[in-house]
Amino acid sequence: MTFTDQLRKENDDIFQMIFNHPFVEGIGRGDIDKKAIEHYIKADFEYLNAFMKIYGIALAKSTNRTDIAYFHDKINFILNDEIHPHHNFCDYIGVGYEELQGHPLPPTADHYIKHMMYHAQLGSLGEIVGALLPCPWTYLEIGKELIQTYRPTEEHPFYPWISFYADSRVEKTTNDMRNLLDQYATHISPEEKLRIKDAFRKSCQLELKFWEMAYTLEEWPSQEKVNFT
Ligand SMILES: Cc1ncc(C[n+]2csc(CCO)c2C)c(N)n1
Repeated sequence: MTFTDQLRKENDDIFQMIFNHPFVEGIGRGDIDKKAIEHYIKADFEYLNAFMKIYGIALAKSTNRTDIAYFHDKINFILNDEIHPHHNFCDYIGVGYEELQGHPLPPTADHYIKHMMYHAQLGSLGEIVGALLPCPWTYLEIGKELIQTYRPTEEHPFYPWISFYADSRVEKTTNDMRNLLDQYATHISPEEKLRIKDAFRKSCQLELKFWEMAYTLEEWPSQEKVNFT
């Protein structure tokens, strides 16, 4: 069993919770509360900006041209391709993409970005990749699960979203990242492996919480919004 096979197996509980989350099931059924989609896009636009910056840090820590080219290519993919699923959601709710950009991050998205940034700034290349890998991996499996369960056709409102993530390009991103990490893990200490496992699991948990954040319209507490009595 490879190192990333082991990571996937140890985190199957969280993967299953993601597949069963009501927001994710709503994508499959083709009905999600419009406010929840709006909340998701606002946070995800900023999440993708942070993700590109972390790819940039990973690029800076790369030791060969194959890895440099990989991270360069992935920044391009987010800039030019990841906007398509966002547009699908924006069209569904009838709101312009520009209106959903530049908003402050709710607590979970803020936590997720800072978690990745922590490993990017203080960790090894392996730790960064461990923190980044659940992002393409959970979305790839969500896409595949939704295709299998709901068999969406082109009339499905989220057909572009689902087919984008079930596609071979996201599969390739996931597999390339897995190969990089598996290769890396052949020559590291048990302590570093534990740090990578911790980064990976927390990112899986934060992926789950990101769906929950959108579904519950999570906000920071403030005097006006919270009544504890
Ligand atoms: C919270 C959150 N997690 C994952 C993705 C999906 N995603 C973001 S970047 C990327 C490609 C990696 O190169 C993928 C698959 C998302 N949009 N939002």
